[in-house]
Amino acid sequence: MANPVLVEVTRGEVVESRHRGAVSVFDADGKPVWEIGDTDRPVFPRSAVKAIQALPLVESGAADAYGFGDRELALACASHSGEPAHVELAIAMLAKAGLDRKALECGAHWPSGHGATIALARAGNIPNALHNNCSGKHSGFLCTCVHAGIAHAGYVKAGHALQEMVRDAMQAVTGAAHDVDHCGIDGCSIPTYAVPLKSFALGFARMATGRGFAPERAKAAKRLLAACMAEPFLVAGTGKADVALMQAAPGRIFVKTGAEGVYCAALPELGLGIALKCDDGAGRAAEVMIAAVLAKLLNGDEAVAAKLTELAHPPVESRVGAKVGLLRPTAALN
Ligand SMILES: NC(=O)C[C@H](N)C(=O)O
Repeated sequence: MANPVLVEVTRGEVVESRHRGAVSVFDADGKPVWEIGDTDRPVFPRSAVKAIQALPLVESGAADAYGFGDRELALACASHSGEPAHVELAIAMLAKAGLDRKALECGAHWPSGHGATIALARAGNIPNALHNNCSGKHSGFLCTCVHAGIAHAGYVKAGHALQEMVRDAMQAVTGAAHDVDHCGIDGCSIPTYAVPLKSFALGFARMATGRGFAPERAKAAKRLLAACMAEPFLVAGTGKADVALMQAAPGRIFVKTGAEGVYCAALPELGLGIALKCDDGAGRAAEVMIAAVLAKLLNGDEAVAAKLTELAHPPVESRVGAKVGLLRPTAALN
């Protein structure tokens, strides 16, 4: 059955476009709290699970050995916009392990931040692997390898010891088998596994509460989410939705976007994890969906809910900046 329409895009009084999707909210005991659409359908989480993929960095002792605090841990969980602060921090992380950008196997792309792209082009430069939105995650991977005494070459491959550590963490946290039949390759060359959407909601409820984890893992998970909430700019960048969403209630909302319309989130105070996917892969609609879901779950706090509701209704603008329509959640998200 088709998932319901969750977001409409209007122009004037007319609905111009519609986005379907599925949403799953779980508590850490495995109880579904709110389910919309087919949440059993396997979904590639892409970058939305970087905080889980960063567990080995903390659990191996690498983060402590290299003196990483909130800033470095936030960058390890980031899809950053390639601004100078992101690039410089990735350089510093790699240097701690005695490496430089030549060790990165994520490939290069122009920064997703317009300002950063323009500055780079104006200076006559082209992007390198440090500008890749995933360079912080890859720097964390490399630091884990060096600290654990694992040869880092080929660390992006599914059979490499580092990716086995990452896959073990993903399986344990989500409770879903990550097998070869459901494996794809992400844009940054590492494996990504399509598993039921609801397993990510459960996984992030566990990440936020530590429930069901050994004490060391519970500590690492909370530390990573706290780092992201403390340093939202380093998780994303100028003008990015993740920054606005986390700043709507500092220290209370963890969110992470993934390519192709995915979001994962956690609300530690409520012990809830959230995962959603916009069927057509549209990030603009996924941002509305997550803002609407968070507004509903946090409706006990009027000021926070109002900010989130505003983020759930972004304008459609003309080329002179006039508001000519908007994106809005449908009644299915009420
Ligand atoms: N935001 C993302 O999901 C990016 C993805 N990891 C990529 O490399 O393309």
